[in-house]
Amino acid sequence: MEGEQRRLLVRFEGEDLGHGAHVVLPRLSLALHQGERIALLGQSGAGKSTLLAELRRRLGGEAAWCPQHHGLVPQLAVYHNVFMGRLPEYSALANLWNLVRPLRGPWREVAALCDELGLTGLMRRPVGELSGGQRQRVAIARALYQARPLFLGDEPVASVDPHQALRLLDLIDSRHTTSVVALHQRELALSHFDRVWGLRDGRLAIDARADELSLAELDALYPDAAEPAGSPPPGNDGAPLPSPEALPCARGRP
Ligand SMILES: Nc1ncnc2c1ncn2[C@@H]1O[C@H](COP(=O)(O)OP(=O)(O)OP(=O)(O)O)[C@@H](O)[C@H]1O
Repeated sequence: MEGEQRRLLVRFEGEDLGHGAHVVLPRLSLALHQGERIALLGQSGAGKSTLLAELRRRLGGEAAWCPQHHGLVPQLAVYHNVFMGRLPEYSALANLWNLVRPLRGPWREVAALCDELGLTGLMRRPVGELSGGQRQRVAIARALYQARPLFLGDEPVASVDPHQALRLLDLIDSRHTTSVVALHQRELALSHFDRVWGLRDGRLAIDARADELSLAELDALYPDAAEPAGSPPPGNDGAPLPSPEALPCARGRP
């Protein structure tokens, strides 16, 4: 995709992002193009959710959304939680009817999704009775059920093991042309995505192609991560971590 003419989806040009008077990311500049798969990194409080919320606002109905705390209704069955992804597409009457007696077409579609996500046989189970990893997959199923060209995810693979995380990201990729996914698994950011946005100290410290980045550069986004005494230096080759100024902002942007 790099180097090709791609459709610009969103551009921030020196804009302040935050919550009311609280500016989290001052003078932010970045661009999202169609076809990009972006890993969004940064330590807790760096502003990942803030940025995703603004992307979501700008992309509107083009983007499927998988929120950080899943936003599921624990008393409702898996089927109903997934169906909620398309609630606005049906009439109030159909939605009410579906609550009592599931509609046949949506039931089949949700069942197929649940099979793909390893949730077979759980369609009637209240979400409150599921494990953390199962709930996470229900939240992903609901986002996939929205059937949008873009996927925005706030740590959608935080509660699953690395193997399953990869499988879920593959599934998300197979159904969306563009994605921005907040996550903390740095190895996954390098191996699975084609671009990394890294937030640190209120700025976009990294905006670079994944294949041009090292784990040490990503580690530098987490200055508060305590190194256990006697542990080896964190760089791949034992070299000291780069300062934020040395981080590769805007590297590899065509
Ligand atoms: N609704 C809100 N109102 C005011 N401030 C907020 C609100 N939501 C988040 N913040 C603040 O904005 C800053 C960035 O928060 P944000 O949730 O975007 O970080 P994050 O990188 O997603 O963190 P985490 O990895 O813990 O989810 C934090 O200082 C947070 O306290």
